[in-house]
Amino acid sequence: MKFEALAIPDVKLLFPKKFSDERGFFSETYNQTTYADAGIFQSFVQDNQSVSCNAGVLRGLHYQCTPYAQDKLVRVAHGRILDVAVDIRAGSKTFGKWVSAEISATEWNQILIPCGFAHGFVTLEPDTEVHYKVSAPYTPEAERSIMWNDPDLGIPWPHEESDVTLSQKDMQAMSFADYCRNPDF
Ligand SMILES: Cc1cn([C@H]2C[C@H](O)[C@@H](COP(=O)(O)OP(=O)(O)O[C@H]3O[C@H](C)C(=O)[C@H](O)[C@H]3O)O2)c(=O)[nH]c1=O
Repeated sequence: MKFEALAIPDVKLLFPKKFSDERGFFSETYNQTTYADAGIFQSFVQDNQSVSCNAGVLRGLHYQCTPYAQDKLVRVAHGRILDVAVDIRAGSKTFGKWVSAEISATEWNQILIPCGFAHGFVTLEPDTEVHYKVSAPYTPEAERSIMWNDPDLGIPWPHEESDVTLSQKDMQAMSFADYCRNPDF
C-alpha cells in the first residue's frame, strides 16, 4: 500500500490500487493486512457516508471526546474535498496546528485522521460523496465542534464565509480558545 505522511506525521495519505479495464474499475478500499503494512492498525467498527449536493458544503471541525474518540479513514467516491485535520492533543508539539489535503474520486486517495484530531472538509464540487470508516461508534453526547474559521487556527479554506453551507451545529461551534480552556484530549 503506497502512503505518505503529512506535515503532522500521524496524519497519513493513502493510495489504494485501482484496477481499470474496459468494464470500469475495481479497488480494495480497505484491507486490514495491507493497511497494517502502512502502519494503520486501527480496527474500524462503523462505515459512514455523506453526500453534499453543492460545492462549498463545509462539515466540521468535529471530534468525539475521550473515551469515545474515533480514528477516521476518509475517501471520496464521487467529487472532491479539501480535508483538514487539526491537532487538538493537549501537550502535542503540533497542538493547534493543522494539515490539509485534497481527497477526490479522481486521485482515488484516502486520508487517515487519528484520534486527537478535529476533522473537517469542504466540498470542491457538487454531488460529492464521502465515505469514511471510524474506529469507535457514534456517541452523540461525546460529539464536539470547533469553529471552522477560528482565527487562532487560521485554516486557509478556499471559501469565504458567505460561500459556505454549514449545519446549525457548525454555526454554533465553540472557539478554539474555548477548547483550550478545557481540552478533552
Ligand atoms: C456522524 C454521525 C451522524 N449521525 C446523524 C446525526 C445527525 O442527525 C445526522 C447528521 O449528522 P452531522 O450533521 O453531525 O453530520 P456531519 O456534519 O457530516 O458530521 C460528520 O462530518 C465530519 C467531517 C466528521 O468528521 C464526523 O465524522 C461527523 O461529525 O446524522 C449518525 O447517526 N451517526 C454518525 O456517526
